[in-house]
Amino acid sequence: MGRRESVSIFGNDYPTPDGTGVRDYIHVVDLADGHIAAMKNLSNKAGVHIYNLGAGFGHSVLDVVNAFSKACGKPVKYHFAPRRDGDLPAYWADPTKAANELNWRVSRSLEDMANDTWLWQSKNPQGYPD
Ligand SMILES: O=c1ccn([C@@H]2O[C@H](COP(=O)(O)OP(=O)(O)O[C@H]3O[C@H](CO)[C@H](O)[C@H](O)[C@H]3O)[C@@H](O)[C@H]2O)c(=O)[nH]1
Repeated sequence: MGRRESVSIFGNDYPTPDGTGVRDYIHVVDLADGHIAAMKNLSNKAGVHIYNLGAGFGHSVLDVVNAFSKACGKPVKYHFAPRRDGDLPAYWADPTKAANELNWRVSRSLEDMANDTWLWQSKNPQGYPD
């Protein structure tokens, strides 16, 4: 954070509400909880079981930039850059099976993700030491 002059947003002419790409973002603690729920549920079930862990809806790149601006208390500078080769306009997970079989669903918002990331980053500006 603070190392780049500006964030490149890859594409602002997608067929999405604000023109930027939409993705399903998940808080790392929700993701960890999903793994724990799977391990508890599957400990006595044979076979391979596959679950999507996601919110089931997306946020745009601008939503993410705005959430981080709010979290850090100042505007995150951005500029629009060309679309990245191979990027799709929008996609998100279908976590229905995880909800039905693991009784798991996300409970943390994009705002929580930005706040917690900013808190961690503020405490560890250079990341963890090797
Ligand atoms: O500097 C950046 C980085 C990302 N984005 C945008 O942010 C969104 C998320 O980008 P990511 O690269 O984090 O994730 P993607 O879902 O686009 O792609 C990732 O997940 C895919 C599968 O879901 C593939 O594995 C792919 O190789 C991997 O990069 C996209 O709209 C992307 O265009 C920007 O605008 N600027």
